[in-house]
Amino acid sequence: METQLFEQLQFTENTVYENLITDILEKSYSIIDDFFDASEIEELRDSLKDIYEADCFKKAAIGDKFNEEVDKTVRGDFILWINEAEGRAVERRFFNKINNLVDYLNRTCFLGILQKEFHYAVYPTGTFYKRHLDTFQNDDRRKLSMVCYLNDDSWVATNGGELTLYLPSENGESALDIIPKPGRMVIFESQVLEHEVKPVLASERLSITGWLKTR
Ligand SMILES: O=C(O)CCC(=O)C(=O)O
Ligand SMILES: [Fe+2]
Repeated sequence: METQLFEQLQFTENTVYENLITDILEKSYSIIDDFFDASEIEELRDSLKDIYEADCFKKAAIGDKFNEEVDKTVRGDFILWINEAEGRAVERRFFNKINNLVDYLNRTCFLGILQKEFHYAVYPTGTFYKRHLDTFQNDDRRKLSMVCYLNDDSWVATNGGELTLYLPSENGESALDIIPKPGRMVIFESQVLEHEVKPVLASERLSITGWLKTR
């Protein structure tokens, strides 16, 4: 008996993912405020702080891994790459969710995501990341950029540190300021949208940033 292709895929529609895909197709970015629940965010924040306090982070560089250059006039954050295979339980749960999303994107959008890389990031007061595109010279593998904010509920807009996305518009471009609210996840097309992190005016801005990549 003949089976329809969509039956073979055993496909279950996921509304959150579908909204994300529609957003990306229409405007190259999507903001999801409850991708991770409050307890997951709290655990990730605790894990970040634990490792940060053990002094394992390093000053973020610009350029790819082979062409790194620390330039504090471009970015001032501290980062630590997360190893999926050796991660703590909380990080494995994080990657489970990410992998679930990647599976869905590969099935429905045929994006061909085969690799990913994620790091924790801490932006102390006074730091920023100047306007840039998340691609390196001769490397166009980064397709989607994802940032998930791990600040706690005491984060206020006056702390600064907005993620500003520069969106093409009829009369040139418009700037969209996104407050790094706890649990908020922003996804955007790495090769399309220029963006920056505005200076952090108070407190420490905590996040996980990553990229979904083709091979
Ligand atoms: O933390 C953010 O909001 C964005 C970070 C960023 O642009 C990057 O790490 O490339
Ligand atoms: Fe970026």
